Amino acid sequence: MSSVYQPLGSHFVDGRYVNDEAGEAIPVIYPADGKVFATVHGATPAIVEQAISGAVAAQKEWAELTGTERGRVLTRAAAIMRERNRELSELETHDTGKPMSETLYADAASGADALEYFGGLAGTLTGEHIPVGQGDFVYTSREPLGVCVGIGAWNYPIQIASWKAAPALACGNAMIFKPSEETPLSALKLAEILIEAGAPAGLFNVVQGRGEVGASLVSDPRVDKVSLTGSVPTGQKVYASAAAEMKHATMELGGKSPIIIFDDAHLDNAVSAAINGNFYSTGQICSNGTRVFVQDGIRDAFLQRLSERMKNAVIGDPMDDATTIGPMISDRQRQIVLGYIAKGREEGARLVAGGNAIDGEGYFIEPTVFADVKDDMIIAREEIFGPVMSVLSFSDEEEAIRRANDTEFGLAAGVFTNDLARAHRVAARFEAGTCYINTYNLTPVEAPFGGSKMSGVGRENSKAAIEHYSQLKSVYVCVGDTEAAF
Ligand SMILES: NC(=O)c1ccc[n+]([C@@H]2O[C@H](COP(=O)([O-])OP(=O)(O)OC[C@H]3O[C@@H](n4cnc5c(N)ncnc54)[C@H](O)[C@@H]3O)[C@@H](O)[C@H]2O)c1
Ligand SMILES: O=CCc1c[nH]cn1
Repeated sequence: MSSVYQPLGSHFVDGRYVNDEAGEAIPVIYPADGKVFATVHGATPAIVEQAISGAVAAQKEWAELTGTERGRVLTRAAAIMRERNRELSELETHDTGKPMSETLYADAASGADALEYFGGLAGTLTGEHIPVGQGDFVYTSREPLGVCVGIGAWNYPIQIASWKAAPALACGNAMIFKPSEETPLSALKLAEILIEAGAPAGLFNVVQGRGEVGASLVSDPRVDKVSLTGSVPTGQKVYASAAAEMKHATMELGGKSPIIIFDDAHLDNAVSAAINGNFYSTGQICSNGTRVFVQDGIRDAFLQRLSERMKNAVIGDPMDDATTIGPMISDRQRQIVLGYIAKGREEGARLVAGGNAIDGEGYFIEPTVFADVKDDMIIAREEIFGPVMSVLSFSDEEEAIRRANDTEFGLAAGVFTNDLARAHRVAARFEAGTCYINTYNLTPVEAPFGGSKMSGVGRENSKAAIEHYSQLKSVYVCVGDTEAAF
C-alpha cells in the first residue's frame, strides 16, 4: 500500500461513495509514524438522512428475499473478503498500527468467518409449530427488526463491522455503521464488498464522525436496533438513548478480566495465555485478562518464565512480518496508559518488565508487567486498554474466585489448572460472559461472545446473535369455535 491512501469518499451510502466536505475534517493517522495518511469528513445531517432513508427502503426489498438468497450474498462477500485479505490487512495495519502478523489472521479473516457463518444460518431461520390443544396451534415466525445501527471501537475495525453486519443482514435487516473516528477506513471496504457480492444499494451504509454522529443515528425514530462496541461510559449513554424509544440494544463494552492460574497448571501454557491476554493488539482488547492471579506455589516460576519470554517480544514496524508489538492507536491513548503505569509505580506495584514509552516516531510503548499488585490498586481496578499486565498472588480457590469476581466488569475470565473438576467449578462461579479453561481470548464465530455486569448486554457471534437481530411473532390459530361468557 502506498503511504497515502485516500478512500473514494468519506461515506458509503445508497450503494456508492459520497462526500460532503461541510462535515468536520478528521485526519487518519498511521500510529507507527504519527503521520496523516488520509482524511475523512464527519457526516452532516444531510448524509445521515440519506443513509437512514436509503436503509429503510433497502431493508424492505432485502427482507422479501428468502433466507437462502440473503445467505448467498453474505457467503459471496466472505469469499471476496478472503481473496482480498492481504490488501484489507495492510489497510487495517495502517488504520490501527496493529502488526501484519496479527491483521493477516485475526481481522478481515474473522470478518469473513462471520459473513460465512451467518450466510449459512440465513436459510435456517424459521419459526416453530406449537400444538395448544383441541387441534388449535400457534406458529411463530422470526422477523427482522428493521434498520440497525452499528457503532464501532478502534481496536478491531473490520471485525467489529462484520460481526454486527453479518447477523443483522442474515436476519433481513439493513445496517448503518459508524466506525470509530480513529479507524474509519476498513468498514468502507466491507460496504464495497457487500455491493460486489450482490447486496442491494442502501442495505449496508457507512457514515463517519465522532460521538455526536453516532448519537444522532441512535436517537432517530426510524432506527430499530443499536449495537455498540465501546467503553462503559459511552455504553451507558447509548443504552439510555435506545431505551427512551424501547429500541433493541447490544452493548459490547469494556472489561478488567481475571485469569486464575493454579499451582498445578501447565506453566508455559499459562504464560502464553497471559501474554496473549495482555499484549496481543498491544493490549487493546476488551476481553484481555489484565488481572493475572497466580497461586503462591507457582508464582516465582511464573514470573521468571514470563520475564524470559517478554524478551522475545519484537516491537517495531507493523509492516514487518516479524513484529509482534505495534504502537498504541494514538498519542492520547499512549498518554493514558503511561498515566496508569505511573500510578502502578506510585501505589507500590513491582515493575517486572517494560514501563516506558519508546522514543522516536509513532506511539510505541513497552509491554509492561507489574507484580505484587493488590486488589485495591487503580491498575487492578480500572480498564487500562493498553499493554499492562497486573500479577496478583492468591493461596486458595475460594479466595481466588471471590477476588476475581470483585469488579464491576464481567466480560471474560480464564482458569488454568490440570484438575478438570476444579476448572469447571471455577468456570461455573465466574461472573463473566465469556470464560476459558486452559486457554484465553479465542473468539470463534460459532461461540457466543459478550459480557455481563457493566461489560454489556446481548451476545455477538453464534446462533445467540440471531436472537438480538430478530423478533418472534406468535400466531394463534383456532380451528374450532370461539366461545365467550355472554
Ligand atoms: N466488548 C467488546 O466486544 C469490545 C470490543 C472492543 C472494544 N471494546 C471497548 O471499547 C473501548 C475502546 O474503544 P473506544 O475508545 O473507541 O470507545 P468509545 O466508547 O470512546 O467509542 C466507541 C464508539 O462510540 C462512539 N460514540 C462516542 N460517544 C457516543 C455517543 N454519545 N453516542 C453514540 N456513539 C458514541 C465513538 O465515536 C466510537 O465510534 C474499551 O472500553 C474497550 O473495552 C469492547
Ligand atoms: O476486543 C474485543 C473483542 C475481541 C477480539 N478478539 C478477542 N476479543
